[in-house]
Parts: sequence; C-alpha cells; structure tokens
Amino acid sequence: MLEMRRYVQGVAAWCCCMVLLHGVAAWVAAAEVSRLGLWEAASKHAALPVAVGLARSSARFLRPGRLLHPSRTALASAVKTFIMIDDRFGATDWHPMSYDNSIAFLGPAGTYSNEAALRFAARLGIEEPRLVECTSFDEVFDCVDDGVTRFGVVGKENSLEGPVTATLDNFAFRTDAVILAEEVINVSHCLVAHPDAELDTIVRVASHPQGIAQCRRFLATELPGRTTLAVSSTAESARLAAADPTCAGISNALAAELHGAKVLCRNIQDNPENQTAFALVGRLPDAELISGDRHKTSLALFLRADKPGALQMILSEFTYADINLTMLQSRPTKKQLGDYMFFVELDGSIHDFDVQTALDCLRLKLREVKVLGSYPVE
Ligand SMILES: O=C(O)C(=O)C[C@]1(C(=O)O)C=C[C@@H](O)C=C1
Repeated sequence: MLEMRRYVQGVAAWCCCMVLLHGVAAWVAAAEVSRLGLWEAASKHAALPVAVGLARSSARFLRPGRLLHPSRTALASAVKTFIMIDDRFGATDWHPMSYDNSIAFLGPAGTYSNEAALRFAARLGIEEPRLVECTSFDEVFDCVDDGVTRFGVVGKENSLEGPVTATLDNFAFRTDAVILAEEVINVSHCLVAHPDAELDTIVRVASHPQGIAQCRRFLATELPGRTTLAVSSTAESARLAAADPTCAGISNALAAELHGAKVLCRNIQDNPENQTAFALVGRLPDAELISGDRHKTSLALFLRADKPGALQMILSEFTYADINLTMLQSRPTKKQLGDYMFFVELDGSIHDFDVQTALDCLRLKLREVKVLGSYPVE
C-alpha cells in the first residue's frame, strides 16, 4: 500500500515537472515576443525554437517513438507560420513557360549523358526529343534556367568517384531548377584511338576528368608515363582521338564509332561495377511528369553557424524520423575557409509524413533547407 502511494506521488511529481517545463517554455516564448514583437522574435529564432525544443524534449519523454510525430509536426507547423522559409515546393508564384520537348545534355553525340537523355525522353513519352548539345554541366543548367530548353541532363554521382561536385554546386548556389527523375547508366569505358594508332604510338590520353579518374589503374599499368588531358566529355575525347594518332581517348564504343575512332581496349575502368546516376532537371511545375513507386529526395542544408554537433543534430532528425540516407556530402560555402554546407539524399518522397516532419524540424534549426528535388528512381 505504502509502495502504491509512493508510486502515485512519484507520477504526480513527474506530471508537475512536465507542466512546469511547458509553462517555462511558454513563458520564455511570450516574454521574447512581447520584448521584440512577434515577427522579430520569430525571425531571430530566439524564443520559439527554445520553446519548441523544450516542449519537444518533454513531449519525447511523454510519448516516445513514432507516436510523437503528430505533436512534432503540429509544433513545427505552428512555428513555420512565423518563420520565413525557402520552401519552393510549396511556392505558388510560378509562371508556366511555353514548353517544347527539348533536352540539354553534355555533348557531343555519344556521351553517357546522351544515353541518359534518350532514356529520360522515353520515360517522359517524348518520341523525338530536341537534343541541345552543351560543353559543360554549367551550360546545361543555364539552358534550363534561361528557358532555352525545358529539360536538362546532368551527372549526379558516380559509383567509383562519388558525387559530381559541379552539379552539387549548381544546385546549392546557382540554379532554381529541380531534379525531376534519376537514371543510372552502366559506364563501360574503352580506350579509343585514330584508325592508324597502336598502344605504343599513344603519347597522351584525353577524356572527361571523371573518365580519366575511373581508369587510373589501367593508365598506370598499360600506358605509364603518358600525359593526360582533361576535355569536356568522353565523346569529345573520341573526336580528338579520331583526328590525332598520338592522342587516345576514353569513351564508350558508340562514341568511337560515331566520331571515326577505333577501339583499342574495352572495359578499362578500375572496377567493372562502374555506374553513374544522372539527374533530369527542369522547372518545378514539371515535378510530377515522371511517376514511380520509389522516391528519393535531395536537399542542400545551410547552417546558421558553425558549431560543435551541427552535423549530428541534422543526422538525428533523420534517425528520429526513421529515414534512410543514401548520400551525405559536405561542400564549402565559398564564403570563408572552414565554412561548409551539406548535401543529403534520402529514401522517400517530400509527400511522406516522416520526410515532412524531419524537414519541418530542420527548418527550425538551420538557416536554409533547399529541396533540390523529390523524384522517382528506377
Ligand atoms: O563525358 C560523358 O560522357 C559524360 O556524360 C559525363 C560523365 C560524368 O560526368 O561523370 C558521365 C559518365 C562517366 O562517369 C564519365 C563522364
């Protein structure tokens, strides 16, 4: 009986603590709002996140696990009302352009990007796409941003070399285009050369920097001492090789055939499992053009300040929402040495409840959460 009474007293004391904690949280928020005014308090992120943080941690204690999501979302949405956020996926001020079926890609004909562009065209149901050749991924983004083409194709990640940084930087700092779909291409490189060339007449090997990096071991063992030359694409290297017996290229067999080069060696990449994921980029109103069963979401996350535990805080929101991350990459903000932002790719759609919850919570803590796309994967 005595034990029972102690237990009841314990529970009552615990409840009082929780009520007190919520009271303090509300009081802090109210004091800050009355001191600064609602808008300033919210935009300074001073009182409200503190209140939310306290309320969340006590609520976490009250209702552990996934049961907590409704209260997390309610809190996050309540605060979201007062804080300016970059949520282009919720934006409404979008003006449709006059559309055609054009796709910008890294040329010339025969690149892996070309192959990806044709696959995307098939998924879009475009029978005869108008393919616009570009000399870099920057130019592909420019085509989409300036309305020169409706779609663009850019490399996103390679299984041997990792994320394509030129693409990430465009997404973080330059473009408003979004990822509409992803396509994975098997990359099987050949050493291609002038019809009269042999291995020992080659003095230079040209290719896209990714192509050269993916064949490092082959070049060191089969063509030691040869210089390498970075060119705009693998197919461009085939074109160069076809015109110069001393310069080989690294491309696929189709590019060699299209540009008049011959194949000297096949499958020269350092790992037979070489794949590159390409992104179809376009404007937001086209976000639902391609549908699928499985989705990925890509984000660029900008910190308010560099401080201990910042990355752990980001990761814990995903862990808490039970979301699997498929890519994590830090990149310099280009403002000062040591200042970094993060790219995250996760399993799930922006429309999933768990994903929305995690994003709402991150928006309270970060300077910017930029959604780069929520798209079907094959
Ligand atoms: O040069 C090409 O063929 C491209 O499409 C570019 C690219 C890349 O950006 O990674 C695509 C696939 C290979 O990984 C090598 C180069």
